[in-house]
Amino acid sequence: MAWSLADRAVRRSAAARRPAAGRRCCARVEAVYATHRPTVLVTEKLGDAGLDRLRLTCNVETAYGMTQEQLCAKVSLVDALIVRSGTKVTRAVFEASHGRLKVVGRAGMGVDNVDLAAATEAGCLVVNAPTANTVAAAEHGIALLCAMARNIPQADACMKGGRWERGAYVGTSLTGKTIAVYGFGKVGSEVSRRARGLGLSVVAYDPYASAEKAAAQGVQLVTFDEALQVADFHTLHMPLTPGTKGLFSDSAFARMKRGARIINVARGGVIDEAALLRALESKQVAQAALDVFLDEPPTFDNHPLIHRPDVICTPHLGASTTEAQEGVALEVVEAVVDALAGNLSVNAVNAPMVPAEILRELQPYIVLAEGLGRAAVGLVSNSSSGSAAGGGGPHGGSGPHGGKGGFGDIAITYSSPRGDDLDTRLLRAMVIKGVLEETTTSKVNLVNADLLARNRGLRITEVSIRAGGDGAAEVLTSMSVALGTADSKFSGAVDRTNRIYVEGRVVGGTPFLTKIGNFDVELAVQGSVMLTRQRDQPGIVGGVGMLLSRDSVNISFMTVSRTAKDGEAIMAIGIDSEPSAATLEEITRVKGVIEVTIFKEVVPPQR
Ligand SMILES: NC(=O)C1=CN([C@@H]2O[C@H](COP(=O)(O)OP(=O)(O)OC[C@H]3O[C@@H](n4cnc5c(N)ncnc54)[C@H](O)[C@@H]3O)[C@@H](O)[C@H]2O)C=CC1
Ligand SMILES: O=C(O)C(=O)COP(=O)(O)O
Repeated sequence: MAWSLADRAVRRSAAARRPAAGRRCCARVEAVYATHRPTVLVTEKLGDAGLDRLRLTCNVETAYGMTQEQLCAKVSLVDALIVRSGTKVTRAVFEASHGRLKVVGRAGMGVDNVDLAAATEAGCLVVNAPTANTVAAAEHGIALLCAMARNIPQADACMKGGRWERGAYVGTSLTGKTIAVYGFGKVGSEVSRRARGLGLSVVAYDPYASAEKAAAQGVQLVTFDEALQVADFHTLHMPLTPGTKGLFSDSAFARMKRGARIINVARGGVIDEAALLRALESKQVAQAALDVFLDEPPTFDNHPLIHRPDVICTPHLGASTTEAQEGVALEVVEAVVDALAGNLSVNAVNAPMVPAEILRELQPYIVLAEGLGRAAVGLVSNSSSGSAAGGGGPHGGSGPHGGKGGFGDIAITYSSPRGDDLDTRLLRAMVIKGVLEETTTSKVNLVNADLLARNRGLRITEVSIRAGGDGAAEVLTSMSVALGTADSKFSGAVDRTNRIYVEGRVVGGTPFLTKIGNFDVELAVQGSVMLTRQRDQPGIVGGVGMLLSRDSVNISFMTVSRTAKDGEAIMAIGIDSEPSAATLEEITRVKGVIEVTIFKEVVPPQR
C-alpha cells in the first residue's frame, strides 16, 4: 500500500464531500485490505470484541507494560498503535517509527498522553474513542461520591482488620445537599443526571456550555465563584488544558464552604495537589476522592495524599468497566481500521483535511475563519482570555471565570463574489474550531465540527451574500461571526443586536479583523491584542503607551477608530508580552478610558 499525506487527504476530502459515502467507503476499506495486511501493536489491555474485529484485517501484536525504550525499539515495525492512558506516545516514539507509524488509536477520550504536535509532524493520524466510556466515568464519579460520603473504603478496611467500629464511620447525607459539576460536557451532564436522582441540587460551572441544555436537565449554570461558594460537593469533569491546570488552587479551596468535599475523575493536573493537601490539613476541605493524579502512577512512598484517611483513591478506574472497555475497543478499532485505509473518521484528532490545492486557495480564509471564532469566544465574559476589568488573575473573581457565559447561537455571514456557490464547510468548521477548541478535549475538524457544535447545543446559522468582484480571483470579500446570548467581558464588542460581533477580511493574502462590535478596526489576526474603549479625547494614546512602555511591553502596532468625533473610540494595540495586572489596573484609570481587555493568540503563531 502506497502512503502519502496528500493522497490520504484527497481521499478523505472526497469521502467528506459525499454524505452517503458510507457503503462506498466500506468497499474501499475492503479493497485496501485485500492487498495489504497492516500490523497493529496494542500496548494496553483492549476488549476482546475489538481485538477480534482487528484480527479480521490486520496482524495484531499485543505487548503490555512496555518501557519507552521497548516501545521505541518496536514502533518502526508497525503501522498502527492502540493505547489507553498508560502508554506515553512521545515525540521519541514518532521519531523512532521512521515514518512507518500511520495511526495511533486511543481507546478512550483523553489524548493528553499522545504528543499531537509530533504526530502531526510525523504525518501520523491520531483517533480516539470519545463516547463509549462516558457513562462508566460518570458512574465512577457517583461511586466515589457515595463511597466518600459514607466512608465505605475505610470501614471495609477496618472490618478486614478484624474490628467492628460503628462510631468511627458516621457519614454525611447527600439528599438536600448541593453538588457543583465543573465541566458540563459528556461526563459532567451524565453525573448531573445521576446526582439529581440522588436528591442533590446540581449547579454547573462551564463557561462554554449552553444554558438551555443545562436548564433542560434542571441544572443551573453558575459562575466559578458561585459554584465554589454554594456547593457541599465539588465534582470535576473538564479537560486538562492550560486554562484548567491547577484551577483548584489555595484560592479556590479558600472560597469553598468549610468542610466541602471534592471528587476528581477528570485529570490530576486540574487540582493543585499541594494546595489540596493544605486544604485537608486545615479541614477547609473535609474529604477528597481521587481517581486521577498529576503523575500516573504516582510515587507511593510517602505520597502526601494517598495515605490520608480523609482521601479515598482509585487507580484511574473511571473507564474500567467490562462494558466501557468493549465499547471503546470497538469504537477505536473501527476508527483505526478506517484510518489505515486512508479515510477520515469522525474520531480523528489531528487530521489534515483537504487536498493541497484547495488548502492553498483557502489558506488565508481558513486562518481568518478560525481567528474570528477565537476572537469572538475570547470576548465572552468568562472565556480563557485575560480580562483587565477585575485584575483578578487567571482564576480571580471577575477574571475569565467570573461571568456566567453560555452562548447558544453562532451566526456566520460570508460576503463573496461566489454567493451561494461558495463551499463554506471548511470555513464553518474553522469558525467552530476557533470557538470550541480551547474548551474541549475533542479536536475539531471538517468532519466532526458540526457534530461537536450540535452536541454542545450550539445553533450555527450561515448567510451568504453575493458581493461584486471576480469569484475566480477572490474567495471572500469579508466574513463575520456573531455570538448570540453571550455576556461579553468587553462591552464595546457587543453590536446593536446584543451579540458579540467580529468581522474580518483578507487583504493581500493576510487576514485582518476589520470590525469589533460597532467599531471599525484593522488588526492582523495574529498574536495577542489589548483592546481599550475610551472617550474620543486627547492624551489617551500617550497615556496608555507610556504605561505599557514602563512595564517593558513592546507594542507591535496600534490602531484607533471612533464612531464619531467626540464620541467613543476603540484602540487595538498589538503586544509582544502581557502587561502586569497592576499596569492593566492603571490603564483603566487613564482619564477617558472606559474598559480594557486582552485577547491572546487570536491565531497561534505557527499557522
Ligand atoms: N477517569 C477516567 O477514567 C476518565 C476520565 N475522563 C476525563 O473526563 C473529562 C471530561 O470528559 P468528557 O466529558 O468526555 O469531555 P467533554 O469534552 O465532553 O466535556 C468537557 C467539558 O469541560 C468544559 N470545559 C472546558 N474548559 C473548562 C473550564 N475552564 N472550566 C469549566 N469547564 C470547562 C467544556 O466546555 C466541556 O463541556 C476529560 O478530562 C476526560 O479525559 C473521561 C473518561 C474516563
Ligand atoms: O478516556 C479517558 O479520558 C480516560 O481517562 C480513560 O483512561 P483509560 O483508558 O482507562 O486509561
